[in-house]
Amino acid sequence: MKLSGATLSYGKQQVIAPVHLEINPGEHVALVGRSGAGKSSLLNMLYQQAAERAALCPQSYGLVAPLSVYHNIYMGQLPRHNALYNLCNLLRPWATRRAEVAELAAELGLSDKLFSAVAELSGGQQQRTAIGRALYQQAPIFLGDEPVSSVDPLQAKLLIELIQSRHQSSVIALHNKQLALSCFDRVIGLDQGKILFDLSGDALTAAQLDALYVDA
Ligand SMILES: Nc1ncnc2c1ncn2[C@@H]1O[C@H](COP(=O)(O)OP(=O)(O)OP(=O)(O)O)[C@@H](O)[C@H]1O
Repeated sequence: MKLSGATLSYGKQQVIAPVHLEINPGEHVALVGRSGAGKSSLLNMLYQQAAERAALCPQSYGLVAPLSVYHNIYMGQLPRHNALYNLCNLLRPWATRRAEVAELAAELGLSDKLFSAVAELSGGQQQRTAIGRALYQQAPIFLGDEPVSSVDPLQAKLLIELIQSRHQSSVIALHNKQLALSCFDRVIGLDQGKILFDLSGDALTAAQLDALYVDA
């Protein structure tokens, strides 16, 4: 994935300044910055550039609330099958698809909720369902917009490790500084639509991260 001088504006407001960024195969990247820094905007620009190879887990999960966890996770593979196959499977899950989704749900700690409606789940359970739908796409690249913001720190770490183990590359926006420092090869700091630093996880210090969150 590569952005060469791309920008993004809403009306007259430029929210992403010309950005030069390449995410290489094998890299797992954290995107950090204050609220409004441009993380979602940058992720969407990356997604537009690599939509056919990437699964996007958006900040507002986009789940279908009356449907079950099973159905929402299965939706990750809707584009792979024809309409009749999908309809039959959604009405009465095929054994293979059911086993695949059940295995994924188990890894996400959702086994006991597999056939519960998403509307009846906690915020963290809904978030894990959204991660499941993105994982089920089985794309090489995962783009996540604060995908672990609603779960506890230990679960967040395990989920990041699960996401990374199932994708060749990933870019994940997050506010958890400890996770950014401990779980990623590379950390990109954004401020007012500009890349302030782009460092390996080992080279980045907690002080550099903290500076991102201090008023100029
Ligand atoms: N649809 C939109 N129309 C107009 N301005 C927008 C729109 N979406 C985002 N913006 C503006 O673009 C800037 C960057 O927003 P963005 O959502 O990318 O930030 P963010 O770093 O993801 O924030 P957060 O951590 O709060 O999710 C903000 O100033 C925001 O107000």
